[in-house]
Amino acid sequence: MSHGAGTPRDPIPPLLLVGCGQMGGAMLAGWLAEGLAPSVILDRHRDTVPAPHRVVPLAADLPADFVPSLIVLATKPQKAAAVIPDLARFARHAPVLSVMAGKTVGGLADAFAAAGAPGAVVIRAMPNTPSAIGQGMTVCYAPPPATPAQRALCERVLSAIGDTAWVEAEDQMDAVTAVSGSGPAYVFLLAELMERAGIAQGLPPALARRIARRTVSGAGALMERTDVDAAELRRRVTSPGGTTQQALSVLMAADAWPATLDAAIHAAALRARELAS
Ligand SMILES: NC(=O)C1=CN([C@@H]2O[C@H](COP(=O)(O)OP(=O)(O)OC[C@H]3O[C@@H](n4cnc5c(N)ncnc54)[C@H](OP(=O)(O)O)[C@@H]3O)[C@@H](O)[C@H]2O)C=CC1
Ligand SMILES: O=C(O)[C@@H]1CCC=N1
Repeated sequence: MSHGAGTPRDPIPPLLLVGCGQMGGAMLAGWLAEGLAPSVILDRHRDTVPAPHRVVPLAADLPADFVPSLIVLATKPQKAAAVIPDLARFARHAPVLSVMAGKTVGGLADAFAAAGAPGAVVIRAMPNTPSAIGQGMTVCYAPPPATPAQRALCERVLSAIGDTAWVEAEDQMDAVTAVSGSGPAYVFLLAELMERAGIAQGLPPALARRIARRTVSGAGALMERTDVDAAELRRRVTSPGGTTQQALSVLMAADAWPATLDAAIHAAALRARELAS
């Protein structure tokens, strides 16, 4: 949805993307597919980007004449402090959209202030890697002094690569990180384990791999196209007295998936909190 920051057909405004690894690279792929205005990417490992975009390996090489609409900060949380001083001159004119796990708006604003950009506007977002194909899920948090126009700008940029949602309480970002930021890894693990179990049951490895992947992606696509609850979709597969019921009696035991997923997501959320400092 547009909030005055452009329509879906306008180019995505020029970005300074800082860090173009797994997540920054996924977002960049999504933005390139959707029409990105000439942008600059800072990453020491990325060799090329398609023209008219530019990539620089060192912050010292950032072009002095570049005026981004938005600075997307996508380094590891532990690497942010090192690069923020080089971004301060841009942050005096453009809001910073941090996708880093854990790092708080206040902490980042303080770091920019210490680097010479007092009043820098920091907005947080937690995307995930399906952003690369326009299927991302990004949750955002933008407290004052972020303006409605700056929120709309982030919405424009992030909705180009998937679904978006907003939270009003910053501590919810850690839970979001644990569910949807890390979540694709849980789903890929499921595919891995289904493949492995299929092989253990005697399937040829190539077939086990194919049916595991296709089952995960097909189930995801089916869920995407319906409002039916996941629990009901599960029940529709589960014939009374059949095979699925046998499997689910193992998986849904209180000490199996329900407890394991709770513990895993709790551990991830705790780690997000630790990464704040
Ligand atoms: N991976 C994911 O699925 C998700 C990640 N995130 C968040 O995204 C952020 C990035 O994660 P991810 O993409 O996995 O990390 P990566 O390490 O893959 O990417 C970060 C990239 O930035 C480069 N970089 C860092 N500092 C500089 C610098 N000063 N100059 C030039 N290049 C630099 C890194 O190089 P080098 O390694 O040499 O420092 C690396 O290539 C993290 O904060 C994470 O919390 C959020 C949601 C999902
Ligand atoms: O593992 C991490 O810390 C990052 C944040 C969410 C997904 N990857």
